[in-house]
Amino acid sequence: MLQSVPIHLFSGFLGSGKTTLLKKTLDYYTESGKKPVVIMNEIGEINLDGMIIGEEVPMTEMLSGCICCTIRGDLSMAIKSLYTEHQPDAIFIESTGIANPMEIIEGVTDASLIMPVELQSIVTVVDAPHLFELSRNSRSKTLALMKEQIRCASLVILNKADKVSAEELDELDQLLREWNPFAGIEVTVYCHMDMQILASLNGMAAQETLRLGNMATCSSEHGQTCDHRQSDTGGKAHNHHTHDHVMAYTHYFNRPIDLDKFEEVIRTLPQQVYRAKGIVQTTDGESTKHHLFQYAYRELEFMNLSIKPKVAVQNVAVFIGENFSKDDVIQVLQEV
Ligand SMILES: Nc1nc2c(ncn2[C@@H]2O[C@H](COP(=O)(O)OP(=O)(O)OP(=O)(O)O)[C@@H](O)[C@H]2O)c(=O)[nH]1
Repeated sequence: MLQSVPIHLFSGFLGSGKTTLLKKTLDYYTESGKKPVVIMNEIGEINLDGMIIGEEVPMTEMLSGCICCTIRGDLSMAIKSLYTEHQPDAIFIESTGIANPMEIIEGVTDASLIMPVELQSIVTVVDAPHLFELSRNSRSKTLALMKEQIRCASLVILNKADKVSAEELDELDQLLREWNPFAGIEVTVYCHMDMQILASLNGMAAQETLRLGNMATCSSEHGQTCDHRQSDTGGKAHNHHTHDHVMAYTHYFNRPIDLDKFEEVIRTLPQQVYRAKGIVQTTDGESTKHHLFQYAYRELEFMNLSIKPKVAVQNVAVFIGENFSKDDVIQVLQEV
């Protein structure tokens, strides 16, 4: 009998550590002689995270929309072409931070009707300090979405444990168990964990979690973030959350920038901009350098300063947040 190719879906709010987990997972799979393939989804128009994934791993990018709604119909096509072209051992999907995994399942299910692939796990990465902060404000839309992502998971990774106290971790652990009693919980720093756990998650557990998670979702306060509308893929009525309030702005710098100044001004961005990433250029007059940066909840990090972009992406940054003014961001960036 033909063996199904497992699909692992990585979920988790913006900046929680999905790409960090993906990178570690892909290294583990390739080092074990397995052939993974990746589907990466970004709401912005460029995929900067894709650049830190090795060229040897086949990857499909789904940009400028969220696979849980606007470009969901493309997901099963992306799975189909990766499957046919590469005969992978595993398929990893990294969703946008604002996606509700329940809604991606439909795309995966469509694919499993036409080829031997099977959803094996939904792994939700949680930013520990962010969840702790939000749990103090139960009316937050972001908290409601995080809760959805956690409820659907077959494994929850409580990440950024270095940023919270032991007491806070205990409280978060309790909260996660309350929201999802079926999932395993791994407490991590930079998603460091035994990767065998992921490979050993079995599809049945994921299905059960989904079935029960789904029931919990439909009868909960989830209605606050949902509207009921026609599915644009199947024409079936279903629960669909909206995230129209989340927006992305892509800024192209027209000259090399001053890194110190950049570090200074990025902290003055409007509060509503909670995530940014990009590749910025600096020059010393003779040579030009590229710097990949990540900004999540007021924390700025430069990664692999000597990185050479795989494709010609020049001096660009994507800013993600809720209902912010693009003009305010542009004005701040003029100073760098
Ligand atoms: N302090 C700390 N930082 C972390 C940890 N894990 C990841 N980060 C940093 O958090 C930032 C966001 O990590 P990513 O892996 O890009 O997060 P993501 O979920 O893929 O982000 P989006 O694609 O925007 O949704 C990066 O700067 C990471 O280096 C951790 O455990 N502790």
